Amino acid sequence: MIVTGGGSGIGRCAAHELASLGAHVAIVGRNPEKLETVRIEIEEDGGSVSTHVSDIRDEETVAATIATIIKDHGRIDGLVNNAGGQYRAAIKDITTKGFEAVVRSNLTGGFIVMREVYNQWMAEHGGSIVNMIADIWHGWPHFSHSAAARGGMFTLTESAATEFAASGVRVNSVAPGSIASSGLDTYDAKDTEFIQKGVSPHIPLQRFGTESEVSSAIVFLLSPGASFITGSCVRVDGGAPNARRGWWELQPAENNTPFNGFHRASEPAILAAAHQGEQR
Ligand SMILES: CCCCCCC/C=C/C(=O)SCCNC(=O)CCNC(=O)[C@H](O)C(C)(C)COP(=O)(O)OP(=O)(O)OC[C@H]1O[C@@H](n2cnc3c(N)ncnc32)[C@H](O)[C@@H]1OP(=O)(O)O
Ligand SMILES: NC(=O)C1=CN([C@@H]2O[C@H](COP(=O)(O)OP(=O)(O)OC[C@H]3O[C@@H](n4cnc5c(N)ncnc54)[C@H](OP(=O)(O)O)[C@@H]3O)[C@@H](O)[C@H]2O)C=CC1
Repeated sequence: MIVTGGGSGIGRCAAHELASLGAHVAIVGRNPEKLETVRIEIEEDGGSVSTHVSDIRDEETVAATIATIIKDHGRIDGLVNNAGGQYRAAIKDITTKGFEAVVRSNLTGGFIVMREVYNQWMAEHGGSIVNMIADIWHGWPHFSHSAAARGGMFTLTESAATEFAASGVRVNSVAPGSIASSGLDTYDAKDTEFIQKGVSPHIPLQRFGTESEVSSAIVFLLSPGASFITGSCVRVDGGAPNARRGWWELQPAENNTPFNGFHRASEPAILAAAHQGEQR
């Protein structure tokens, strides 16, 4: 199994889960220290893991990385195309260079990895691919570059699912909403505080998700349990896109208390547990 972005957050959690199920996990990322930390964790837990330093946007390195994984481990049964990210900015302030950096991180890079895995292995042997996108439905103001890229990845997934079907390759996407992952450390505290304060009206399940809730969707889609699912998208978002205007005001008053319940995102224990990868 290959997990890009396996050195932190959702990718790290998925790598742990796949290794605990007996897979050899090849984790890919730019930062060797992050990958090394996860390698030690997985090996301490008795799992099998290898680390591969590669920027998913660098075609040559990606091709060489996939070739190395096949040479060293003999096969690639699954790809978690998870690496990515973005920064917060209004459209008026996004430079062309910045726009392209985000599109290359969240669309072109994932395309390169998927194509190389398919051409070098899965076209002949079959497999399963999961592409990470985001809650981009109806747009994503202040993250428009990422929304554009993820929308592309959503339809790339649908196209690949049909093109690759005859080779026995399933391709699906997972769309996380607000997840209390290490990725949120990338943003200013004032920004995440803002979205945590808005969590109740915007997320029907009234909390952030956890890394393990996203990785369980990933692992399901990779598994034989999903053998008739291809070209689909699993949303892991607490119902956020369905929270249309007015729904919150229609809640019974006793449910309409901001930040009620243990699982609220502002609960430090939830963020701390998510950061440590509570599936471990
Ligand atoms: C407000 C709360 C938000 C909650 C969101 C919740 C949902 C989503 C969560 C997540 O996705 S969590 C994952 C978060 N993790 C990451 O974002 C990590 C990966 N991100 C990156 O590596 C960068 O953001 C990147 C831009 C995608 C790629 O970085 P790279 O190192 O390749 O490019 P740079 O050389 O740094 O930059 C190129 C170019 O991009 C512009 N730019 C980059 N960062 C910023 C910034 N913070 N602000 C404004 N502009 C930025 C800029 O034009 C850069 O060019 P130069 O100016 O440096 O020449
Ligand atoms: N957390 C959330 O709420 C949401 C997350 N997502 C997406 O889910 C995925 C995982 O995010 P999450 O775990 O939260 O955040 P993290 O920032 O912890 O994970 C992102 C990972 O991607 C790797 N990465 C980023 N760019 C590249 C690149 N060009 N080449 C190789 N590796 C790269 C990073 O590793 P390194 O630094 O070593 O390069 C890092 O390990 C991302 O695509 C993210 O955007 C989507 C929606 C919501």
